[in-house]
Amino acid sequence: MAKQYDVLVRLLILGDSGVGKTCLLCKFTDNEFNSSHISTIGVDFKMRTLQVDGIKVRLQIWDTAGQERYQTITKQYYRRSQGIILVYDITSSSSFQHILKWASDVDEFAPDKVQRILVGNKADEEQMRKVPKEQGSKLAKTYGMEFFETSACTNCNINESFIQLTQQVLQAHKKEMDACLGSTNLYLDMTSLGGEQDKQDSDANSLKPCTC
Ligand SMILES: Nc1nc2c(ncn2[C@@H]2O[C@H](COP(=O)(O)OP(=O)(O)OP(=O)(O)O)[C@@H](O)[C@H]2O)c(=O)[nH]1
Repeated sequence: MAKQYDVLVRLLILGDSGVGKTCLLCKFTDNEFNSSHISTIGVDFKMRTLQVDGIKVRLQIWDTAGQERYQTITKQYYRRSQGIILVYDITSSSSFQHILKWASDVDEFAPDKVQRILVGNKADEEQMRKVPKEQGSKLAKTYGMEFFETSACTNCNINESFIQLTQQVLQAHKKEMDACLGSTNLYLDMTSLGGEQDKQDSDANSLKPCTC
């Protein structure tokens, strides 16, 4: 039977409450956008399998609650992530300022090898913009991160952001991957390299076209 995937990669989405983390994830996995804000309680995850650089990657993407009261729970998920998306809302200066705090939490709780990208979401709300694109770009440069402005509403740069982060993770774990993919038929579970494996799973989705 054909393998369902070659590697399993775990990503995490962080940022203030209301910046659009759940919407980014739902757009990426299900091509859906919800205009109402239903705050995530603790953490939740979705899966999507896609081909990146010739490798079939199963992404397990964890969506975290931005609300302060869940921070103790969400921080427990940093340790087993290979890639993190730091999200702010371009219409909210405070969500942008708080990126410094999210990034410092990542430094403290995530593995050294973790890959990060910075995302300024709600790019469709140009008339409400509070954070200039250059400011986002500058901050990303300071941290050595790739930067995207996205819109979960118009599907702008959603696939691009997730694929960029996945490519970075694959690159960072190239050695382990080459060793595993070259010699056996086993799946490479990168998430198990740093801890226990998850018991839950869900159906993979096929790659949907970007309409940006
Ligand atoms: N215009 C616009 N609105 C968006 C976009 N993404 C999310 N929203 C809206 O922003 C609100 C919050 O989105 P969520 O995805 O629930 O935010 P969250 O970051 O997951 O929030 P918490 O779960 O509380 O941490 C909702 O009303 C969404 O419809 C976007 O790209 N453009």
